[in-house]
Amino acid sequence: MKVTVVGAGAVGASCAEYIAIKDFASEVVLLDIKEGYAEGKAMDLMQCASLNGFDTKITGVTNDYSKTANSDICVITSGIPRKPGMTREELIGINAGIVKAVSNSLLEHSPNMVLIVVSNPMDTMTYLAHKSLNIPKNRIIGMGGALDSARFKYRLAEAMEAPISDIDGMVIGGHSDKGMVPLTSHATRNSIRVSEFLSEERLEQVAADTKVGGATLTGLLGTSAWYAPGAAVSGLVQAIACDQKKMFPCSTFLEGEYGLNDICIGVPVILGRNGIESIVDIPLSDAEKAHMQASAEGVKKTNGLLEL
Ligand SMILES: NC(=O)c1ccc[n+]([C@@H]2O[C@H](COP(=O)([O-])OP(=O)(O)OC[C@H]3O[C@@H](n4cnc5c(N)ncnc54)[C@H](O)[C@@H]3O)[C@@H](O)[C@H]2O)c1
Repeated sequence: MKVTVVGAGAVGASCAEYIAIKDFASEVVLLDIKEGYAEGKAMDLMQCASLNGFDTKITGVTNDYSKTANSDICVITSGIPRKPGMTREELIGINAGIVKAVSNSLLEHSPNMVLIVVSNPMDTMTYLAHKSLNIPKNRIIGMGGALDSARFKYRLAEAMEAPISDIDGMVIGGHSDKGMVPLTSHATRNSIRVSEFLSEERLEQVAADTKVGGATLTGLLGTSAWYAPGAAVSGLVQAIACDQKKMFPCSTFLEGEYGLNDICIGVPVILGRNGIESIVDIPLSDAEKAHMQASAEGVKKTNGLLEL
């Protein structure tokens, strides 16, 4: 199993590290445009192999796509991250050009790849990849919901003073501060609805904190976060590589599902060797449906800035 990660920055390197530590891939190619940068990150990560006990071979390359040839899974993390006070949508000007060029170069060398888009604004970048690559929609996946759901579970556990392993919950919708739809009504602690443990006001606060999870970290770190994003990507890569048929909320091209068309946005999907094996239709409350519609309108507005 060969995996390519484009962008050896904070998220790309974290993603390569988690994939290697889980030891399910034979090779990870890390590619960056900055001379020597991916080579350096790859060498540093390979020097963790004997310490952390993995055999995945990590190779770094400077913009040489021939080294990515025949990758089974490719991940795009290249592009600029946001700075404190910025929204993800403000990154579109620079990142659209990067994602378009990178995704075309990847496809040229790995025609059968499953592509995971991470660069922001992620739903719009996933839509851009869908429009420019012309490959089956099951092979283009946007990562956002897996991370947002992990942040939701963190906030729920914090509010309940419970271990995170007790908590289950999911965030669908757009990967943006306003667009996320935390499914509070479906969230549970060991199969008991979280509303049994927390007041409505506290749950609203949990949802609000979840939605600004990225912005909170950007404010603290001065750039966007990387550990949880890298871990979330590695979860998606493993589900595909190992054909796990696991359910994650991912951004995918919708054709009528959830009442939406011609948009990539986060919905629950089953991930396996073919990428998105199916889209899972779950019942939403009227409020969640309205929230999802508003979220889709926001994503479509950002998509409208693309030059397709
Ligand atoms: N979807 C999510 O959940 C999520 C989470 C966190 C970050 N992000 C996004 O991921 C992206 C990367 O964030 P980061 O913190 O790793 O940024 P970073 O600046 O640390 O790394 C980005 C890397 O991309 C490289 N790059 C730029 N143009 C390139 C090109 N044309 N080809 C190859 N490499 C190129 C840069 O040299 C840099 O090393 C940002 O857009 C950020 O907003 C998304």
